[in-house]
Amino acid sequence: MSGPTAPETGAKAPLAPPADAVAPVRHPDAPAPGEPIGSHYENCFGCGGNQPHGLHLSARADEGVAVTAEFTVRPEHQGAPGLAHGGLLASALDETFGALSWLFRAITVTGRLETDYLLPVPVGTVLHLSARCEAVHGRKYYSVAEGRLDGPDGPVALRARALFIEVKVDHFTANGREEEINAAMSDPDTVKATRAFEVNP
Ligand SMILES: CCCCC/C=C\C/C=C\C/C=C\C/C=C\CCCC(=O)SCCNC(=O)CCNC(=O)[C@H](O)C(C)(C)COP(=O)(O)OP(=O)(O)OC[C@H]1O[C@@H](n2cnc3c(N)ncnc32)[C@H](O)[C@@H]1OP(=O)(O)O
Repeated sequence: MSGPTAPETGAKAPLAPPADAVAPVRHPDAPAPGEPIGSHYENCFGCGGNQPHGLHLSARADEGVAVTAEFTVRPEHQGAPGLAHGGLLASALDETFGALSWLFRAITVTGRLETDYLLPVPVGTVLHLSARCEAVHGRKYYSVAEGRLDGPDGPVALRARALFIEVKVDHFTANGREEEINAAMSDPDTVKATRAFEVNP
């Protein structure tokens, strides 16, 4: 039996965009700055309204290729007594990065996510998140994010970098469990969200 294999680190780490990466382009149909970005899927742990223990994270478009988001840390999100679980905070960052998809209008999934935890995040905190796409290289989208306590200008508790990879809708239909796929495809909101991405020029 073999143990885990570590990802590359240091100078070889693929979270820095390659030299020939280009600046991301805000899609003409992207939500206006300040406009809410609705949930892409009602059962999503990050943003869905149908997940009692989910994050219920709500995101808004920002200027450029950027978003802001908030979520309230609840008792069911604890790792240590009274403090948010680290993996759950990574989920909140992941979801915030995912919301950038609506700005460049490509369906993207997390390829790699790196998080620095600078401050503990107590239960009851409203975490203020922001993410910005910095560069694109083919199907690869390179972005940065942070999470602040107490307000959009509060102390920085989290910093993150991510590489998201563009996929087609088939990524979900080919890999997801049939039960949920069929339910999602019969939900008009999901179909509408999916179509918005499929007409991406
Ligand atoms: C039917 C219902 C539909 C429902 C959907 C509805 C609407 C959709 C709408 C909106 C979506 C919006 C938001 C989603 C929001 C939030 C959710 C948060 C996001 C997530 O929570 S999402 C779940 C976690 N996520 C995964 O579940 C991914 C698992 N994974 C894979 O599925 C594959 O792994 C994949 C597809 C990533 C790549 O596979 P692939 O075969 O397509 O492509 P390939 O491997 O060739 O990679 C292409 C280039 O990326 C480089 N690359 C790849 N991976 C890398 C890594 N880790 N590090 C460094 N570089 C990497 C390669 O090196 C190559 O680079 P180069 O082009 O330079 O050679």
